[in-house]
Amino acid sequence: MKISVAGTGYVGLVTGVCLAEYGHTVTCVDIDERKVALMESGISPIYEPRLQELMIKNKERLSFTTDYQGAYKEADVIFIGVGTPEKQDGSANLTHVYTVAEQIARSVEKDCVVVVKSTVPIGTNDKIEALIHSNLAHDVTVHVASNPEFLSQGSAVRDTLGASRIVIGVEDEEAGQVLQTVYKDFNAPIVVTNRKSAEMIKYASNDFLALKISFINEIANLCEIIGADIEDVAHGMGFDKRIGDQFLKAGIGYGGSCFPKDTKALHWLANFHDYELKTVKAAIDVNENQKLKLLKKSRKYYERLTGLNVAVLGLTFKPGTDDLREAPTLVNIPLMIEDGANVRAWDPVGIENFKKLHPEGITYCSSIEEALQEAGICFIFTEWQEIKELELDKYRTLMKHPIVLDGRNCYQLADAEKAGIVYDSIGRETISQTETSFV
Ligand SMILES: NC(=O)C1=CN([C@@H]2O[C@H](COP(=O)(O)OP(=O)(O)OC[C@H]3O[C@@H](n4cnc5c(N)ncnc54)[C@H](O)[C@@H]3O)[C@@H](O)[C@H]2O)C=CC1
Ligand SMILES: O=C(O)[C@H]1O[C@H](OP(=O)(O)OP(=O)(O)OC[C@H]2O[C@@H](n3ccc(=O)[nH]c3=O)[C@H](O)[C@@H]2O)[C@H](O)[C@@H](O)[C@@H]1O
Repeated sequence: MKISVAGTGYVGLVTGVCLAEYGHTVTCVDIDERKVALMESGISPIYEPRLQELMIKNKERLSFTTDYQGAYKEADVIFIGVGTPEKQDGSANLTHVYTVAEQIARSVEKDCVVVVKSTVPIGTNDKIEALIHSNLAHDVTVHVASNPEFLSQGSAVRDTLGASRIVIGVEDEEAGQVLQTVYKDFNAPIVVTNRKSAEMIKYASNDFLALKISFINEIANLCEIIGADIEDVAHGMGFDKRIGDQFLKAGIGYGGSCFPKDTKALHWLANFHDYELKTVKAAIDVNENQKLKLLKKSRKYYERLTGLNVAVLGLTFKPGTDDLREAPTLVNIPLMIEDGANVRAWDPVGIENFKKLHPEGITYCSSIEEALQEAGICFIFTEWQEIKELELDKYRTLMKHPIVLDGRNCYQLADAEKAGIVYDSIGRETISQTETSFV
């Protein structure tokens, strides 16, 4: 099939490359000329395992362009995978999606199916359809289908090639059949429903996962107060298949490009319809507080961070990605700097992106050891494998005061105790050595 994909971000590019892997001819469209030039030369503009390898492997079936007219005019199927960021009031900004819809309407010269992969509020597919129909330049039939995406960053290719499910929201059988053909070689359960239900499946899935994280974070906070251990608690809970053992990892809150915005967008939409989604609101509120948990903990050891070398390990919102969107570090590091700290940061892939936001005022380090040098305290924000594999003795030998605040529970308490460090993590007992206050 001849497929075009609008947007070459995490969703658009991965979708395009994986569709090519399954034999489709795919044209990827973006407005960003720099990105298109990179992709044309075989380089992926984003870091995702296997993405570049598959781009090169399928280069005969893949092309990249900024010429949307050329890409859309004779396509059988056009995927929309552009961003739907958060507006100031929490609602979804649909500008890019509507722009693409108009561009499609002006360009298509044959019947086609427009597939909305971007996460859009319930009812948006109807609006996209109306917008396309009222702007069509040629006498053609355009169907609109919802096909939300469930991939996670860091495992985007694996999640797409081995999808947990493919959700198809359609209002007519024809569009449904076209999408079944597109996905015929994907080995995944297919859920066919109407467009609004498909749109809701996406928000309900993300918001449920966000709620699960906020729930376990609250239980972790209570564990700290009453002396229980969240790792054991989550382990014990996870055996119950009705609960499941995933997304019970307590930490400094969820970040990323989707949970924060998708919780707020659904809450906003419910409010708009005079309904308060209380559970989703609770997930949002708990997450806002949780983000600052390590900074609050640091007050146990130092009244102020003024003049102190502060090691920050991990900048991205999770391991396996160079994406910083809504990463807890974006809130925490500026507060540390405001407090007078000398921040020394390490991340295996996130430094270049962080530098774009904070070119000055932070010492970027090329190794964990360099970041720890003479530090009075260390904050762990991302559970990178390199951090998990670090010999704990290094905290004691390299830091001025070996105080480690771990927002991702990277280590066993017994190992921290053995290494002779102060180790304060989430939802667990604090390992204090004799010297615990350096005020
Ligand atoms: N990032 C993720 O892990 C997931 C994202 N989603 C949803 O997918 C959508 C896209 O997200 P990302 O891929 O993260 O976005 P992104 O921000 O990484 O990429 C969007 C791309 O669209 C391009 N673009 C903007 N206007 C355009 C136009 N008129 N024509 C062609 N390209 C245009 C931008 O230049 C950019 O390269 C969002 O709705 C998001 O909520 C859904 C599941 C997973
Ligand atoms: O709509 C989206 O964009 C995507 O959002 C998430 O994917 P992603 O944001 O890439 O990453 P996750 O692995 O879900 O992690 C999100 C955040 O939650 C945090 N998290 C995750 C799991 C957990 O147990 N605890 C926890 O704190 C992570 O550290 C991270 O900050 C969902 O997992 C995907 O299914 C969805 O498609």
